Amino acid sequence: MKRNGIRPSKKLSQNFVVNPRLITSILSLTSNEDTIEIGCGIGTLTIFLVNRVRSLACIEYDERMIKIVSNIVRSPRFIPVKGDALTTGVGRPQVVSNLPYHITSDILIMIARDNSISKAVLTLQKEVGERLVAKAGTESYGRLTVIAQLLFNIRITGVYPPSSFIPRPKVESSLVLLERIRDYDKVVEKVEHVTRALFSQRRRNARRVAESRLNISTEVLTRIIPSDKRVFELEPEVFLALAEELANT
Ligand SMILES: C[S@@+](CC[C@H](N)C(=O)[O-])C[C@H]1O[C@@H](n2cnc3c(N)ncnc32)[C@H](O)[C@@H]1O
Repeated sequence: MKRNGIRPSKKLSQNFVVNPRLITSILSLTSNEDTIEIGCGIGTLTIFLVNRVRSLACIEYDERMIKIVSNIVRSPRFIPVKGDALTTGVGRPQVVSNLPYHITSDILIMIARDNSISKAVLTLQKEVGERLVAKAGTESYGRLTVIAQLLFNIRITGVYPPSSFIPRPKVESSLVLLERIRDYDKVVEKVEHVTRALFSQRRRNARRVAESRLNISTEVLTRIIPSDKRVFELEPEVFLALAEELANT
């Protein structure tokens, strides 16, 4: 960074990985696939990742980083792309990223909706990792949990301190492995609608919220939703059943 006269941008969540244990763990979770790295930064992960996967494209928003990485990573299997990961599109089976934390949720939704992605190896805020694997009925359980757990097998493989990055982020980080078990389709699109409608009142009785917010008959809601459950106590499969009902009518 000094050699290139670069100060990391807070706005772009530029915290660069320097913990060899984290880098080694990320590499051990990746497969030999065509891969996208979201935000390669100064390339501290990229230089190792490129030797591990079949080919590596990197989408990086900051032109300065693209220049640095292009000088460091000299491999015919490496394609640096200047762009916004949220709009560029991935089209590759594996995503690897120490995520830019200001857009974690948006990137997770983008990954969920893109069926060409079968596996993602991501470092993200510890608290977001907890939301991804949360059990129904807990504080961390919410919309993101339901959608993620319907689409992916999810495993948190480790928690890492702020000192794993330069400069240090304010929070601890989790390394998470997502493996797709279901395609995003019309029904899952309806799950997004159902969770948005119900989680707006997460502590209220689920059946009553559903009666007022969803266009589904009381008879069907009575069959699908247990009478005594509040919204945040419903298992992901209940949201899926409601979505199937909406998709089929
Ligand atoms: C947490 S840093 C990780 C950098 C590098 N992969 C590492 O592990 O050291 C996140 C990177 O994502 C980039 N970035 C931020 N927003 C982005 C976006 N919308 N699309 C692509 N890259 C982005 C930042 O410029 C930064 O280089």
